[in-house]
Amino acid sequence: MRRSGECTRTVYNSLRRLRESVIFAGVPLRNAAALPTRGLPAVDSPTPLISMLALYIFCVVGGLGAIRVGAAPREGSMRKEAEAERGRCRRQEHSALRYLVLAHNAFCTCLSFYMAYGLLCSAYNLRYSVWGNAYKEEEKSMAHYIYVFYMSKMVEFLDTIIMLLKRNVRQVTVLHVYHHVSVAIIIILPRTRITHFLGYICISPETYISAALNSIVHVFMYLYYFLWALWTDDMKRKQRYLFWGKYLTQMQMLQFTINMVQAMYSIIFKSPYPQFLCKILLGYMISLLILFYNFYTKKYKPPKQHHH
Ligand SMILES: CC(C)(COP(=O)(O)OP(=O)(O)OC[C@H]1O[C@@H](n2cnc3c(N)ncnc32)[C@H](O)[C@@H]1OP(=O)(O)O)[C@@H](O)C(=O)NCCC(=O)NCCSC(=O)CC(=O)O
Repeated sequence: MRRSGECTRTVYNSLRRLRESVIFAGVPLRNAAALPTRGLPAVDSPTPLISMLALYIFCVVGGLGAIRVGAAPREGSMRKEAEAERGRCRRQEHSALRYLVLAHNAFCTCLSFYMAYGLLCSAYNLRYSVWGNAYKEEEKSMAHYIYVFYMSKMVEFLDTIIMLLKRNVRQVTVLHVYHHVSVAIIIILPRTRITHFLGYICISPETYISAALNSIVHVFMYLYYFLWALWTDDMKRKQRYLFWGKYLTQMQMLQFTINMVQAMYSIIFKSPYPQFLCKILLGYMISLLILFYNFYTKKYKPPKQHHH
């Protein structure tokens, strides 16, 4: 008993020493208590984020299971009846769901614009350059937008719920679920109490650029989804005006590449940003690039002609 107590104390003390010895991005830790995101909901405690993630995963697994059970083949007349019933339900659901999809996409387009504009304006006012910035005490407005950005990732969980309600199982891919879960974790990680304790604190100078980039991409992405839902039965219009879906995917890949270069820059030039977070970011961006490249080649490359 005594030994384990001593061991805990030793670990605790070395963590404290580590904590006291580090200064990241120019913010001495004694100032951490005064950081702008301190005390905000879902920042000081990891419980809300973990609960949301658990609820999200529960909905995804449950939703996929329910669709599978609903699609199970039945016999003879039972099957015909079930199919007719399903058809009726689908038509009724269709219009209500369409309004939800339109509202969600319109909201996310506006929110993304608000964040992109706010982040870029704050960066301009603070005279932050693209990277390698030191934290400035007066970055309150920037912290506000980063916080909104983090909360917006929870709103984006609705994307998957929409896919499930539409029974679009083809869209609920590993890429999609992995992206939604991991992004929420990666964005909050440098800002939670856990990382505060170790000395990793709210450091917006290094985050704002990827948040702004992502918000810009999302303005177009949600606009695309919005228009798609608006013209849901008009194939001609979709083909004529939404041909740029392909460029949107390219834009997403460019975004991940820029983030990857930023992480490499931070590692090579030993930026004051916590090195282990840079390494996580680098690996993460590589994984997203691979998954999106795979998605891109499957979706846009024409199938190979077979010559006999
Ligand atoms: C062009 C893309 C934006 C989307 O490609 P998709 O193949 O998913 O979509 P699609 O061309 O079939 O789009 C039309 C279908 O999406 C449905 N749809 C409408 N609104 C939606 C919403 N908010 N979320 C998810 N799906 C939605 C429509 O009803 C329609 O279904 P129907 O066909 O039934 O009418 C692509 O670049 C992409 O992101 N692919 C990855 C898949 C993904 O999960 N993306 C979103 C998160 S990734 C992300 O956000 C990356 C980032 O950070 O930048």
